[in-house]
Amino acid sequence: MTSLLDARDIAVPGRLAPLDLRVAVSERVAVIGPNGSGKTSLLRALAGITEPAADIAVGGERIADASPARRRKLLAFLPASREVRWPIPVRDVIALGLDRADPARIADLLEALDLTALSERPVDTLSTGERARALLARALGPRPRLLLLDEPLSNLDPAWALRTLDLLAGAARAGAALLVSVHDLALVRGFDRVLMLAEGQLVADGTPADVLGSARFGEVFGVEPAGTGWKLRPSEDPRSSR
Ligand SMILES: Nc1ncnc2c1ncn2[C@@H]1O[C@H](COP(=O)(O)OP(=O)(O)OP(=O)(O)O)[C@@H](O)[C@H]1O
Repeated sequence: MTSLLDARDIAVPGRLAPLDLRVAVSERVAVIGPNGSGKTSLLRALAGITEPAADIAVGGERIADASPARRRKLLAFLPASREVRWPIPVRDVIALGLDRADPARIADLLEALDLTALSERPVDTLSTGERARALLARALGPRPRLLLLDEPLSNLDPAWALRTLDLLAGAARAGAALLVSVHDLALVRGFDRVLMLAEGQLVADGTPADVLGSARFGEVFGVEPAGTGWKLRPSEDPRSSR
């Protein structure tokens, strides 16, 4: 496999046990796990936010040695928080992600995320889902080689969640690798590979079918398949003890 991301000994003391991770060119990886299992900690550690950048290389370039401008070409991190305090127009939020003025790229991103009509609106006046799309446009803008996206599908209506998966697939086809934390397990099948975290440990790494079909999955999440969705396992269901 041609690795795009090669990370060794990624750890956040007390939150994420040390792990090594390789992700291939064009690979779409979903990161799943219950609340507090370490998904954000993993993504932030890979982005070099929480901890001093460990041994992380993207496309063979060590992140710790890259200039800020070069880092923007190598990776982008989208935080789970949609909070933006400044009243900056949507167009300028997207422009801030780019190295240089590029009106054509901004127009393409506005169109892809159906934000053209909102482009002059201050971003803090958008709905949460609209703001999520504006922040995703900003992350995609510089066409980074690695996209670290924390819950990019949360706050989106079903159609926008699927459209966003299509946009991400397009970025992957163009050569990006993706690590994406996902809570909606129905959307996990749109990824090539799933990492499952539990209590700060990587406990499964495989295809969506393998991970979601495993006995470990039921233990970690406390749910089991029911029809097209999930139900609480009897041991997790407070009604079962009544
Ligand atoms: N700044 C912090 N200081 C101390 N502990 C923290 C901090 N941030 C996160 N933690 C703890 O680290 C653990 C992992 O948190 P993390 O945010 O990585 O989980 P997560 O899987 O992204 O959760 P969620 O699904 O709720 O977003 C949790 O127990 C959390 O309480």
